Amino acid sequence: MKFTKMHGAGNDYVYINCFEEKVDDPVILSQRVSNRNFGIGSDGLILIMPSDKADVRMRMFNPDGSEGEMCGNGIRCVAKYVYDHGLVKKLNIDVETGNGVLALDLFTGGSGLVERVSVNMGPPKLMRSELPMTGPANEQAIAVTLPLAQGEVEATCLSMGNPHCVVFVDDVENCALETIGPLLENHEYFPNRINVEFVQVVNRTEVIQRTWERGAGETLACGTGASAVTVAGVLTGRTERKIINHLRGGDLQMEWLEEGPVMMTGPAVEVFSGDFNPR
Ligand SMILES: N[C@H](CCC[C@H](N)C(=O)O)C(=O)O
Repeated sequence: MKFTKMHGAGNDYVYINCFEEKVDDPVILSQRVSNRNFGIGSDGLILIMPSDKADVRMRMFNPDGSEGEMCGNGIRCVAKYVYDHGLVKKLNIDVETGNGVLALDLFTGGSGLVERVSVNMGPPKLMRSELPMTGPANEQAIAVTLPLAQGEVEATCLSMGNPHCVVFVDDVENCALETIGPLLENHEYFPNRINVEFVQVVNRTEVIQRTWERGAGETLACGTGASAVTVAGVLTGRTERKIINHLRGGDLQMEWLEEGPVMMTGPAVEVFSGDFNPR
């Protein structure tokens, strides 16, 4: 099976071109390819597929085999792949995701290949039922106190198609990501589990984010997470609508438009392609 390894801000996935390859069991395949010792090594698997609603469709799977509804760093790489490999011949494209059809603008560099991509990530979903999160279905969870075994955590929880829990901290390098991350990910507050972002505010237009991803553990970046952080920063009065988010693997330019959607702009990089035995 042919594959291509790509990353966006260091958030790396194995991409399969399903216009040419047939994937029978993406759950098992993701577990196998993602393994950094026994597989190719990645934060998961992304299938690039034909769509009857958009130019192309994507599905993303975590290293534990679970499926995520959306992937912000992944969708930029899907855009780069379909343009650079001639599957789509225009610089404004639509991609079908588990969060509906999203619109993207592609920017090429001197080589004619795509280097940066802007994505309309859609509006955040703020009701607890939309995450889902326990508690009153039609209430938001902005700066709520969540009692945990280790003590209380203040968090803002929302969905960007997939669920996110944003925790602001004073010192993101030394925060308890490795203990609080998995505790929140698997807490009964969140029946479908959750992605967790730990965020230090540098100033009103700059933040530093670390990410604990559902089904993956710590990753170098998360685009849906950066979108959730942008919304949480505004809703808790910490940041402006337009910010730079410094993630471990690079920067994302973010803006929550007054009209509702979150815009994300960032890099997309192809690393290598190869053949892999799927059995
Ligand atoms: N890294 C991805 C999100 C993956 C989310 C996945 N871990 C989930 O289960 O929702 C991003 O750039 O948006």
